[in-house]
Amino acid sequence: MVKVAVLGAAGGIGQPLSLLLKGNTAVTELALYDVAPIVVGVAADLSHINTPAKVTGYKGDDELERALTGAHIVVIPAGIPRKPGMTRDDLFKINAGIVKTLATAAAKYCPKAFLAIISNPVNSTVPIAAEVFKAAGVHDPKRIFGVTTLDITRANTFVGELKKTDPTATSVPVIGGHSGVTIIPILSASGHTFTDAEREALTQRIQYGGDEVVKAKDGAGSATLSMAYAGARFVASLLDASVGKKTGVKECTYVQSTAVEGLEYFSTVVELGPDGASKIHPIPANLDAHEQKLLQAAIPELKANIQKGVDFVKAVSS
Ligand SMILES: NC(=O)c1ccc[n+]([C@@H]2O[C@H](COP(=O)([O-])OP(=O)(O)OC[C@H]3O[C@@H](n4cnc5c(N)ncnc54)[C@H](O)[C@@H]3O)[C@@H](O)[C@H]2O)c1
Ligand SMILES: O=C(O)C[C@H](O)C(=O)O
Repeated sequence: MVKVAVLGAAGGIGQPLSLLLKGNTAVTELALYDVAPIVVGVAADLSHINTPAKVTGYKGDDELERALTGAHIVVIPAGIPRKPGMTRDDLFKINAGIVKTLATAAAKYCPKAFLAIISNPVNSTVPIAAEVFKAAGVHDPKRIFGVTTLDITRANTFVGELKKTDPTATSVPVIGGHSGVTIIPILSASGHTFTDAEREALTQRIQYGGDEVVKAKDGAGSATLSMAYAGARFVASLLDASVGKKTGVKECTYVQSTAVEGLEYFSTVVELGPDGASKIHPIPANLDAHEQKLLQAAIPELKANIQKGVDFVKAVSS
């Protein structure tokens, strides 16, 4: 049995992500959970698609245990999205508590599951989940992931557009975290060359791609469809490595890491295996001067974001 649970499945990301996961034939059970009762209808709707996954809907706290029990992967897109003028950190007040509650339940009902956290601010929500798992005595850093895949799909799209190459064959690693200056595209590893102006413009667009969508949606939310695509890609990679036993599966993802001294969490290329993160790659050795500067700018903000998440769990539990 390969059960994937989506927490926040009735939302803007949750619905299309669940649709894409229903199309993944490695999934045999898709458990859709939300506090919004419509999740039961979303599950009924998806259950008519003729793929192997059996879809079930769970609404509200009382049904969370059943949604999580036996899960192989728990994907978490629960939480509020940004409106124009907000930073991802502005979401902390509400989303920190949501992620803590859901991680507490996952630690209890499916402690061995892989956790793929989409809820923002990812830089802080991953440390929150990790602290919850530590407090419950079930922490395995190889199994907790912050989903930053959308930064990679954006980077590949924007570079492909500029260089007029196939975006599906473009591969730009994006390291660091998932907000503004903490997003560090490694354009020097893309196989293309750029003028200074191109490099500046691309970096800015990749770092603030989320804002582009928030502005265009004009108060009605942030990226949902592209995030669903990116989330489904990340889950597919986890399934390929853990269920399909494929080797060489790699994704950039925000995990507990020693890549940067003084930062407990960082995203670099991570090799995925049957037990989760099997090898965390270091920062690419040949960063150019521009990328070195981006890295230095990211460190203080990431450090503060991580500490904020850790402190939140400690304060609530003391
Ligand atoms: N990691 C990324 O790259 C990335 C990309 C886009 C959005 N996001 C983040 O994803 C989150 C969700 O965005 P969205 O557009 O889907 O928002 P949304 O408001 O459309 O959906 C959120 C869903 O979460 C549900 N929810 C709220 N509290 C819950 C709880 N305690 N348990 C279960 N479900 C709960 C809501 O009922 C709703 O259905 C936001 O925090 C957003 O910032 C992250
Ligand atoms: O920008 C946001 O708030 C949502 C998400 O993190 C994104 O990158 O699109």
